[in-house]
Amino acid sequence: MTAHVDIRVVRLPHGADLALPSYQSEHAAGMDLLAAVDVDLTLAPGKRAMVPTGLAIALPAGYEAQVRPRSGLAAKNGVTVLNTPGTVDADYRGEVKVILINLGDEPFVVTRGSRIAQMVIAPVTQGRLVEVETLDETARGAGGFGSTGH
Ligand SMILES: O=c1ccn([C@H]2C[C@H](O)[C@@H](COP(=O)(O)OP(=O)(O)OP(=O)(O)O)O2)c(=O)[nH]1
Ligand SMILES: [Mg+2]
Repeated sequence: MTAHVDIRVVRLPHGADLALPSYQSEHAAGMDLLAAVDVDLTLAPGKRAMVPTGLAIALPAGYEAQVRPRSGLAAKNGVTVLNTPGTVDADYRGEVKVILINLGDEPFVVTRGSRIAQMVIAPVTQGRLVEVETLDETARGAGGFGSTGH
């Protein structure tokens, strides 16, 4: 069973005519974000851009939104989200933006309304740091970074 949570959303003036993001299948984890660019944005190979979505959201406390790449754009065009997963905090009220980067060989054109990334809503647990003098011992200890072999 897929859980649902209400998220207040404002469509900003430059995105007023665009559809709201939506899930493309019944149990999809991410809703696709649309590019609210006024004119076509061409990303040359190796270049990045902060792409507007035309949306501001208010997540309920205890949730985050993750901005993730679309696998189709990555596989076909080498286009991904530079800071994936981007983190939208529950107390952020600015425009949701997508930092796209073109890691492909060809220029990539972002057109208005194209689906550039997906947004996954996830619960948040904040850690409380409890400072101590020493930590308990474990079999792994300080081993990491490949210490268990290939
Ligand atoms: O892909 C992203 C990542 C972040 N944000 C917005 C929402 C988030 O709440 C805010 C801050 O993001 P983050 O904490 O990752 O960036 P920062 O560089 O630490 O900025 P700040 O100092 O404002 O926290 O920017 C986006 O719109 N898209
Ligand atoms: Mg931050």
